[in-house]
Amino acid sequence: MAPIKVTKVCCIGAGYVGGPTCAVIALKCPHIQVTIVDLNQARVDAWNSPDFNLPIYEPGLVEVVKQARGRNLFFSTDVDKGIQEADLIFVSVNTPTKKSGVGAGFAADLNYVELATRRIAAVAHSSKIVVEKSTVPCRTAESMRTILEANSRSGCRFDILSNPEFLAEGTAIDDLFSPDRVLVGSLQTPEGLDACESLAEVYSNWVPKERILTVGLWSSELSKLAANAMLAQRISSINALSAICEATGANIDEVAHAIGFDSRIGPKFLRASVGFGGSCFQKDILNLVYLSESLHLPQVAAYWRQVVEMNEHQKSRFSKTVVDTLFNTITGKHIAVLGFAFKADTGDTRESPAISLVRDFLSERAYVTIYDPKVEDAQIWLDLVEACPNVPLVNIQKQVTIARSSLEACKDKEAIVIATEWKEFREIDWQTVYNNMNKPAFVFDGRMIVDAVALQKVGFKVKVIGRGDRS
Ligand SMILES: NC(=O)c1ccc[n+]([C@@H]2O[C@H](COP(=O)([O-])OP(=O)(O)OC[C@H]3O[C@@H](n4cnc5c(N)ncnc54)[C@H](O)[C@@H]3O)[C@@H](O)[C@H]2O)c1
Ligand SMILES: O=c1ccn([C@@H]2O[C@H](COP(=O)(O)OP(=O)(O)O[C@H]3O[C@H](CO)[C@@H](O)[C@H](O)[C@H]3O)[C@@H](O)[C@H]2O)c(=O)[nH]1
Repeated sequence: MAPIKVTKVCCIGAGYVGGPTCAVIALKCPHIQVTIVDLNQARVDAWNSPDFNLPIYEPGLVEVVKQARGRNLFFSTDVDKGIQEADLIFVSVNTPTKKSGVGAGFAADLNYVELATRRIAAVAHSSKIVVEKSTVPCRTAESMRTILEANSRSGCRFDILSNPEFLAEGTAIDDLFSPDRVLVGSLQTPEGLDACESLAEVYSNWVPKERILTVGLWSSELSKLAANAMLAQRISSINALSAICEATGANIDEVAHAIGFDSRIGPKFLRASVGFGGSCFQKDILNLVYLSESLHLPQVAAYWRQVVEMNEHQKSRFSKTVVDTLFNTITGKHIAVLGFAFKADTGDTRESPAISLVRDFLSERAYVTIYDPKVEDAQIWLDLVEACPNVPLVNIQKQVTIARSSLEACKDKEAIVIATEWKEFREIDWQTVYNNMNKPAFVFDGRMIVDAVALQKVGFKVKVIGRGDRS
């Protein structure tokens, strides 16, 4: 057997990963037909919308979809047809943390992966390369192979590859255009290596060969969890140091700069913050914790768990700073929260630290006004209802309002909390904001974006993460 030349790709899951990843494959490989399928009709309709009102906001994505959609890129809810026509299928469905049952709160919920796999087995009538794109625990590919082999028609063979995605939201298109690396894991059998070569050939249309790494299946699966755990560990490390800075007068920016100059450490991912968010870091570390516990490695599990615990501590430490500074009570006070997305340049709020902050402020009976340039109002309400399970939406809406600009959000408030590092927050007219606020006026910067000295000159009382009153 020789490696097959891929001509038709199907991607199951039109989300933050499946959508951008396969749109870029379509753009870079005009000779390949790419169909992205999803069960969610509204999502598929948005991908197909005539005015390109796509279901996710990602810089550069609309331009990619405009070039490829209708040419060799299609979005559909016809999952079975997508599967049947393809010779290579990406499984890019969600793998959230389990909410109930064995491993609840830690293990990945593999139900969506299993359902997608079973669907492939049920409807495929020709051989397929099935690619795990979702982030999954080590050895998930084995379960997929067992399901496919037990249910498939005779004459169909399935080769399973692991091809984890490393894009970050907000920079997804740049990351996909020039990835640090593409990782493909396969069984080290002749068939597995052939399948690996077929997928590597797709990427080689735009990714330099030396950046396409081929490894064993289990190493590939584990590398994804490991990469996220180590990235998040850097943030928890710098955030732990930010607490020491605040207590001593050291400045976390200067500390990060100094340590990042060591070429063994490097400067990236050392920005102290109110805490990391996003759909991946916490979920994937908890998944690693669960894997470690299942393998009877309790010390290893405890080590990684601490990265998440430090993140929780950072978020609650920041809320406490706000309460302490506002004279130990925020009851009845008015706070503007600037930013609700988990990072800039995305409308995604999954695990956003802003949600925890607003929840904490509401439990202290403060009034909160939120402004975010990209997050939809409906998403904010959904997130707050989920974060405050015992409070009906009508009551939340008595305490929370949503503003259309920073200026509007900050008017008549006692304090401003910066929760997301949107570029427009760096360009705020602080004098006008100050003139319209109640005094004393406070700014709490959870993203290190303001010029504290300039704001103090305007009249603000300023607290920046990682900088104490003595720095
Ligand atoms: N979001 C990121 O930045 C990112 C980056 C790298 C890896 N990942 C991983 O990629 C995977 C997908 O993440 P996401 O953020 O794109 O999730 P998402 O929730 O945005 O998208 C998943 C989509 O899959 C669809 N789906 C679920 N089951 C299906 C089925 N059986 N048939 C058809 N469609 C189905 C859902 O309707 C949903 O639209 C996860 O495992 C995640 O950990 C995410
Ligand atoms: O120095 C830093 C860097 C990031 N963050 C925060 O960390 C979170 C995650 O940021 P980032 O990693 O840039 O975005 P994600 O989209 O969550 O991407 C991560 O998670 C993806 C999903 O697995 C992986 O594919 C990416 O490689 C990995 O960076 C955000 O809240 C950031 O504000 C910091 O606080 N300080």
